[in-house]
Amino acid sequence: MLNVVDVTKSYPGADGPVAVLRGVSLTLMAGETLALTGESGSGKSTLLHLVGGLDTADGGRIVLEGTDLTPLGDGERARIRRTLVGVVFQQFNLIPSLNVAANISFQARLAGVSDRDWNAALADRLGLTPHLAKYPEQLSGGQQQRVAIGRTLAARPRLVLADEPTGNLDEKSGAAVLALMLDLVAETGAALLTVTHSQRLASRMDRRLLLEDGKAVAR
Ligand SMILES: Nc1ncnc2c1ncn2[C@@H]1O[C@H](COP(=O)(O)OP(=O)(O)OP(=O)(O)O)[C@@H](O)[C@H]1O
Repeated sequence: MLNVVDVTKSYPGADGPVAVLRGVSLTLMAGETLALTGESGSGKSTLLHLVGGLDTADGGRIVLEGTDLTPLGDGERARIRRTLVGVVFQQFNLIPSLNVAANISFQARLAGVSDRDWNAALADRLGLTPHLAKYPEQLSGGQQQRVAIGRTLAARPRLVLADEPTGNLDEKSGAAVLALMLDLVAETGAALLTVTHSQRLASRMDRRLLLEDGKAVAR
């Protein structure tokens, strides 16, 4: 469902462009889970942003469900992102003026696929039913992250991209949130590409890739 072929990306530096990705290739099958590890600054978030269509590669191809993202303009990439890809970041990025129920349904409504029963089932599975009328600031970090996961899965994305999804949580709630996310991703048949520093999280994925010297190496 995802094919990343020889992707390169540089950022401008004081002494000219700095190459962050120097020919990264990876594939992800439908329903497969993959952990992306690597030192700080190795380009993990950069790669996730390219796959999510939030930024453009300098070279190579990123093919998502048969569509090559690389030649597309911002509008087309945004449309694909809305309909195929869901993103869970370390910062929860909830909308402060919307309650939990409205935050959960927000992206699905944008994508035109909002389903009340599915939203309710997700809220239930994520332990959020008693909190649906609350606002993000009234929730704990773990609860906010569960809302962020619910919001992403409500739109039934084919690919979930997660960047340190439990990085802001303590070990115990992080593990619980992660277990829930993995269960729900598996149930929806979505593929998951997650950036993590945690070996424990990485060990729960089908495959692991290490970003090193601008390339992806299987682990
Ligand atoms: N918009 C940008 N402009 C310039 N340089 C950038 C930009 N975004 C990232 N970089 C640089 O590219 C490199 C890779 O950054 P990236 O955030 O992808 O790394 P990472 O592996 O996700 O790191 P971390 O684990 O610390 O989050 C870093 O050296 C960073 O400073």
